[in-house]
Amino acid sequence: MPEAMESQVTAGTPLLSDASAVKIAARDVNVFYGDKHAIKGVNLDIKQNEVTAFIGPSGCGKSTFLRSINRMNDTIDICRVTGTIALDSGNVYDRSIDVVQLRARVGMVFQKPNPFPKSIYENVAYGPRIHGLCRHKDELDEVVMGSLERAGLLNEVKDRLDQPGTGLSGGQQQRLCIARAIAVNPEVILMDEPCSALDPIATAKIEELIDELRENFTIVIVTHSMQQAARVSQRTAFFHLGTLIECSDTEQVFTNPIHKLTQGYITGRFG
Ligand SMILES: Nc1ncnc2c1ncn2[C@@H]1O[C@H](COP(=O)(O)OP(=O)(O)OP(=O)(O)O)[C@@H](O)[C@H]1O
Repeated sequence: MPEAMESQVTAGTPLLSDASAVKIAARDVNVFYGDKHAIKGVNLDIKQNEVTAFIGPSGCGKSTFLRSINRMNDTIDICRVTGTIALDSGNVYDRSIDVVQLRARVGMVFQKPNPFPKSIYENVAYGPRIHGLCRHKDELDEVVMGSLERAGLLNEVKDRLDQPGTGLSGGQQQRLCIARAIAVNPEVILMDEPCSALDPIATAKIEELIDELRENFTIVIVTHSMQQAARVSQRTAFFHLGTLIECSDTEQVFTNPIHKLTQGYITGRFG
């Protein structure tokens, strides 16, 4: 892009024209940790049944923004969020929102696999049980098996469901955490660098799984790997110093970004 044009391009991103495809709509979202302004006036639409990747240099606010979607930031005393994040039509920051229910609708998978110190079966059964989703043991068994199957783990663990989840390999533990998230039938799954602790083979399995899961779920993934963002996502959002610089189709972000900061990041000039 010529220099003159470049300078006219300001940070920001067009919102989606087809409102029916929007699962999450963030408007003028700001996040503060005490005096630190970590997320600055973010407006972003996240499309239903797609994978949206958040990329950007370390400390730019990817995880902070991700965690604000299901109010995980509520657990940090000094953290304050302003603006609105609508999940379908309801603002997740509305006073009437039950945060436990919200986190059932918007599940989360973390950087480091974190199975409970319980059996493989109990790891997956926990959520449906506390949310009262199953009336009988048979029903619970079905949900547990179905979730393990959808997480691509059932074949590897079906003969040792009573063994500790922590005894599985790292990649299997992460798929167990995904099965645990799926078991409560969420609408959205947030993934915060889900492969950063995994080897390339385990990473490839999770990436394949993410691609399958988008048929039924809306997925948002934070990743440090631009190759991963390019492989798994349909849309990519680039953050810089707490600002959303641009969000568009992944192919466009990686081949023809609008903003020179995005260009600089994807070509490795900074970050
Ligand atoms: N609990 C916290 N208390 C105070 N400041 C925080 C806290 N968590 C994050 N921050 C600050 O907010 C900013 C954004 O951090 P965040 O972890 O969201 O960035 P990130 O893009 O996910 O970084 P990384 O890629 O390194 O994980 C950083 O300046 C960080 O130091």
